[in-house]
Amino acid sequence: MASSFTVLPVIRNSLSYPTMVASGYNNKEEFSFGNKPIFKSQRDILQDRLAVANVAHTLPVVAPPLPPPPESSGSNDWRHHVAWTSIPQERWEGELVVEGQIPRWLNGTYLRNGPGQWQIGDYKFRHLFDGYATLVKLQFQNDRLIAGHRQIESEAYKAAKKNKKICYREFSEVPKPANFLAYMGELANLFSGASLTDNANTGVVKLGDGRVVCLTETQKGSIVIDPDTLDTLGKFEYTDSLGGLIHSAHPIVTDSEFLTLLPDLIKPGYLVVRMEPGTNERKVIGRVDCLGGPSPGWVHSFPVTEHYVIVPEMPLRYCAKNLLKAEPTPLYKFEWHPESKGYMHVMCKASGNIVASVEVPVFITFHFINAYEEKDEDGRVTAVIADCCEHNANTTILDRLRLQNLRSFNGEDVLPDARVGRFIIPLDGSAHGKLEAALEADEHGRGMDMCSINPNFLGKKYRYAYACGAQRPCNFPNTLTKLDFVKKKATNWYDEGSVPSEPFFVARPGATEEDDGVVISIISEKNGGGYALLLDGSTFQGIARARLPYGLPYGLHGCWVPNK
Ligand SMILES: CC(=O)/C=C/C=C(C)/C=C/C1=C(C)CCCC1(C)C
Ligand SMILES: CC(/C=C/C=O)=C\C=C\C=O
Ligand SMILES: [Fe+2]
Repeated sequence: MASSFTVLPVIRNSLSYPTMVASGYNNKEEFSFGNKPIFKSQRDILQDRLAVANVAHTLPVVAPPLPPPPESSGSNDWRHHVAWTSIPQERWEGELVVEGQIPRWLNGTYLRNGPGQWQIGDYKFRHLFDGYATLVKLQFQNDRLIAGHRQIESEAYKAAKKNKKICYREFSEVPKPANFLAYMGELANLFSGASLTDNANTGVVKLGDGRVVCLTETQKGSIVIDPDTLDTLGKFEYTDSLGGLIHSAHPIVTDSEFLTLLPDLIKPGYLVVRMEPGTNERKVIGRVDCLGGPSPGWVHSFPVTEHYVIVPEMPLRYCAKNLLKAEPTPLYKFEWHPESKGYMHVMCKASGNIVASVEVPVFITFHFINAYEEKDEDGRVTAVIADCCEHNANTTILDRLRLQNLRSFNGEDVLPDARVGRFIIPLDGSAHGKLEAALEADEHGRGMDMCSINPNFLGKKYRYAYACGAQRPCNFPNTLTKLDFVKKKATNWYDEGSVPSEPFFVARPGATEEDDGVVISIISEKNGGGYALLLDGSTFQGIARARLPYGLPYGLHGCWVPNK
């Protein structure tokens, strides 16, 4: 099926660096936006900006020239795409020149977290997920845009910098014990959790009480940050006695609650827990016992409906043996057990009762998109629908995310196919559920991951999602894609050679249409540059973009912190 690709034209004489704003260039610049060229002098821009009252930051911090990537070893300098190259400095902040128009209602900060530093001294990480966390901000305020990035000061990052080597167990790497005694100590530390990383590099969430927390899959990697300065404020300590060492990297967070899953590796199952705003105490809603084995399936994320928490039991399962291994195994800390089958469990949020546990076709997903309750004419819930970015039950996607693979794109089409997997979970006591594609995967180039929805539609019947798809050939999702589940169509945005990060939807306050809002993404370009991009949530056309001083490494997940 044909897909429509919107290619943003190359910016001519682009307003490149924030420093230009400070020095007040007054030459006429022509720059194009969408299909229309726009003319504006930089002095005009500067004056517009300075006229705005209540400005948080006056002068931008000067950005350094683009340094060589730290991973390069001399000769063939710029071989890696900037998306897979470590951040060149620990922090930067400055004002960006905006082309186009930021909607006046967009007042707040977009925060994005991700693994941005893959080298410490001579030590080089091998997997995307290992990198030390780089937090990025885009502060939108009265037409102006202040950007910045900063490393999260986790214990793991601080220790690595001090000792010039990794000191904690990361996603795929384990510190090398000096001798046998150290190895035995290391094993004990693994069981107590002392040796696990707190490198909070996966996501960032705003709790109902206003605290902003960066997260990863280890519970100790929950770190409170200041959304303005990006300062690391300290550990988010869970004050309950639930124990366990790991949790889902993607809690469901709303103004009224924080829901997450705690996998139980000893007695295979999951605790479904809830935390109220203003507290650090999680309370158990209920427990799901696994139907397959030998251990729980990996739960990177999970969905909810208005009344239910959906617990996925994926046949890619945690593996205690692999946890103990020093060298990365093909599936890292996991093992593929198709014979153990895949299941979806539905738990009532109010009672903790399990209302359905069904076997489903085997699947691989990192990210659930949304879920909702399907009702009959009498309003009775007959089924739960749960959508995810599904990798056609093919585990090779984990290997594709090795840095060597990401960095060595040679034009070959090596990204494994993915689709929007739609689970249909009957609530009538049936033993089986279904898994099908919600739309033809060719609509989005058979690439699919890194999704967001209008948060007002969380757990409700919804029509639109935003995600990254593929324009092939590629080795990583390289389009921004709007999915329409009613028309079963995708609209794709593509900029040749660029790697866009997760399209993040922000709803317009007061909007009545589901797609009335903007989509924010940060683009890493093939020439080492990068820019922040705003697309209209409805038309999916560009409405504003702002060049960053240098391209940023790929980031994972973000959140929106509205201005008070
Ligand atoms: C970045 C991302 O998406 C995932 C990060 C996952 C991490 C850091 C997982 C870490 C783990 C350990 C350090 C040991 C226990 C298992 C596991 C949760 C995979
Ligand atoms: C980058 C990614 C998962 C990130 C987890 O937080 C998945 C990419 C999949 C590509 O198709
Ligand atoms: Fe994720």
